[in-house]
Amino acid sequence: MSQRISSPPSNDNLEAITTKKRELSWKVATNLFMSFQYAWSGIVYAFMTQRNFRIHVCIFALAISLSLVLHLPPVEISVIGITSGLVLTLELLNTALESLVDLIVKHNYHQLAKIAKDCAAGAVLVSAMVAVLVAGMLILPPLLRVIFEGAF
Ligand SMILES: Nc1ncnc2c1ncn2[C@@H]1O[C@H](COP(=O)(O)OP(=O)(O)OP(=O)(O)O)[C@@H](O)[C@H]1O
Repeated sequence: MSQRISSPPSNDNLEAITTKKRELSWKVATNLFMSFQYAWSGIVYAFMTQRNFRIHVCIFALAISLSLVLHLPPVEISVIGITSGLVLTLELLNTALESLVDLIVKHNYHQLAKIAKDCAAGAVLVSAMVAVLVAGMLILPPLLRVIFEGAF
């Protein structure tokens, strides 16, 4: 199979791409408030369209609520927050990558599109397994104590 390799961008092109003005962007957030607005609309989009994101948000809320109710030490709550938050973050990146791939290949099948989407989904899966492991290790023992011994 022959490989076509494109030439590197000229210095002029590079400047246009990397300049702070970001000339290739259709719109650039001009202030912090607008940046938050766009970020929030991304989160809302993922929540409305991605079933997995909604499931992860519910599990995140449940894990943090249980940690607080069971009076886990702040460090343990933080660890649960970091690991579960990472799942949500990767789910958002997965959604972004899916959109980019769809934008580029549209309805066409492409092996590289498959690899990109499968690896991004794999990253979410790995982080979710780690989060479940960590939350299980930290939440289950005190939860079982409360259920079986009634000890808070
Ligand atoms: N253009 C494409 N070319 C090749 N394979 C594709 C293409 N689009 C999707 N696929 C395959 O279909 C699978 C499902 O696609 P989808 O866009 O739903 O991504 P996903 O990451 O599985 O979605 P979600 O995270 O929402 O479950 C991908 O993981 C990939 O294997």
